[in-house]
Amino acid sequence: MSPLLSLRHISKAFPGVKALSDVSLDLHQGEVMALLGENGAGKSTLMKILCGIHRPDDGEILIDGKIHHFHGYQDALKAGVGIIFQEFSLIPWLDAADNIFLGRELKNALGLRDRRRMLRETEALLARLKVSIPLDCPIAELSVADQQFIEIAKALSLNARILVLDEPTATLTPSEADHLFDIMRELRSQGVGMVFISHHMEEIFTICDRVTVMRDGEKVDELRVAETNADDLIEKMVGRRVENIFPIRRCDADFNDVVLDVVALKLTANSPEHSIKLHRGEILGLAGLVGSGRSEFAMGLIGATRPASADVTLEGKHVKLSHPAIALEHGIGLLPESRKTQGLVLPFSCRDNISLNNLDQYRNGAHLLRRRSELANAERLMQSVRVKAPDAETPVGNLSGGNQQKVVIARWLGHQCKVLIFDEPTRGIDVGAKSEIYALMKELTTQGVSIIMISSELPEVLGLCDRAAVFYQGSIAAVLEGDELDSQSIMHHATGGLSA
Ligand SMILES: Nc1ncnc2c1ncn2[C@@H]1O[C@H](COP(=O)(O)OP(=O)(O)OP(=O)(O)O)[C@@H](O)[C@H]1O
Repeated sequence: MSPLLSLRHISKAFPGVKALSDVSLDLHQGEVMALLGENGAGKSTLMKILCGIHRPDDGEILIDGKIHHFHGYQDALKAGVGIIFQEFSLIPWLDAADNIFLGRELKNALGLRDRRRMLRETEALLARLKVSIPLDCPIAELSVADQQFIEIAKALSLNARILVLDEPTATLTPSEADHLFDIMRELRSQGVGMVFISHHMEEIFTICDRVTVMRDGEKVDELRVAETNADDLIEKMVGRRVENIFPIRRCDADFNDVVLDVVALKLTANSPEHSIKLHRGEILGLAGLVGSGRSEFAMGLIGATRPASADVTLEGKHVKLSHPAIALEHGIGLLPESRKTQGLVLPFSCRDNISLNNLDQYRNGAHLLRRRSELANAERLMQSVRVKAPDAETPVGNLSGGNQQKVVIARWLGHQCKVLIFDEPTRGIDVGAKSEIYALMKELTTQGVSIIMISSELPEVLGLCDRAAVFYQGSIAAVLEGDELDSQSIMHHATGGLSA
């Protein structure tokens, strides 16, 4: 019997980049195939070709043994291919049924929109996934996980038999991710074939049957998950063994030297007060579940949103951080969570994005920019986090997701800040690059920089932070250090004491 899907000898080049060279893979009914590779390895490009978003330069797509030529996304949908991106394609102000049937509303015998039938069908689709989601509210009011489940229901309503999930767990809490895996198991039992892209090794071992490893646009191996292990996969993926992803544990913090003292910061008049001290050379983790209020706290702290009240002291002096530019003048920088909407100007080059808020450093006596030194610095920083791009003049929008994130990190590494706030710095970043970013953060602390790191990844908080403030529903539930800083204690406080 022919496989559900065969990608045969697919190649694709973009200007200056060979994104895919002769990649083939098979996917069978009721199978979950992991697609693993470093940032820029070509995973998304391959999936965009499968979904008709890009045309291959060479190669064929076969579904049930039949060759298909996709001229656009709609062709792939018709052939039974659905893709769930990290950024959803749902309309926020419409409810689930209106989103699922957008552009193909069900009609009654009179040709009028049949809202009741659309609701019934939506209920049936969600029942197929074994999820219950309120149907009478705009989807913007639902959790990210529920929105993702609606995306999946939408794909199924279009009879998707091949489903691509591109880093679907990046913005989910651990229990939401477990729920997604249950849904994937259910779909697997119904014969749906799935391609799953993730940088989280443990997820591959939880949910996938086989794994295809890619490196530099080529397929390097294909293995049964039961017959491999994380270390081997990482080695195949990065081409070298990555023994310890975290730097050697050593505390660079001077706990007698408080750099930043935040007292009673209230985001709104009725919200809880946050007080936090940050010491010189310290990495303070802000742990907690997605949506626990950590980013809001950070945005309030640097003045990106105006807190109702705050008493902030920086190196012993009271400061009023009423705007991010003022925070920056004081040497406090924030690397935001959402690179595409908050962190980058996508049409600008890597060089522009890196020097964007640091241009004065490159002005000469006549206030003109010294382009050559700007470029040299951008190239050096890009190299330090191993950005994969043809050159520093490449528009950042052309880079893979993980490489875009690295450009944001490169910008802040080049800044002379006293305090750096990293919000989910390694989301979408491959394992090899993660360890390099951790090492760079640690190096900054040895130079006396103090770091606040918001992270939903427990190993990252445990492996890197000197202390961790755990957020629960908008409040700091505990500040953990020393022996108290372990995964059980973090989860205990992050779930309001519900987790054992
Ligand atoms: N539209 C485009 N224009 C130019 N180059 C592109 C474009 N899309 C992707 N590329 C390049 O193709 C290569 C493969 O990118 P792709 O997005 O497929 O990587 P990826 O494996 O999905 O990475 P990540 O893990 O970071 O998401 C990268 O070098 C990227 O810069």
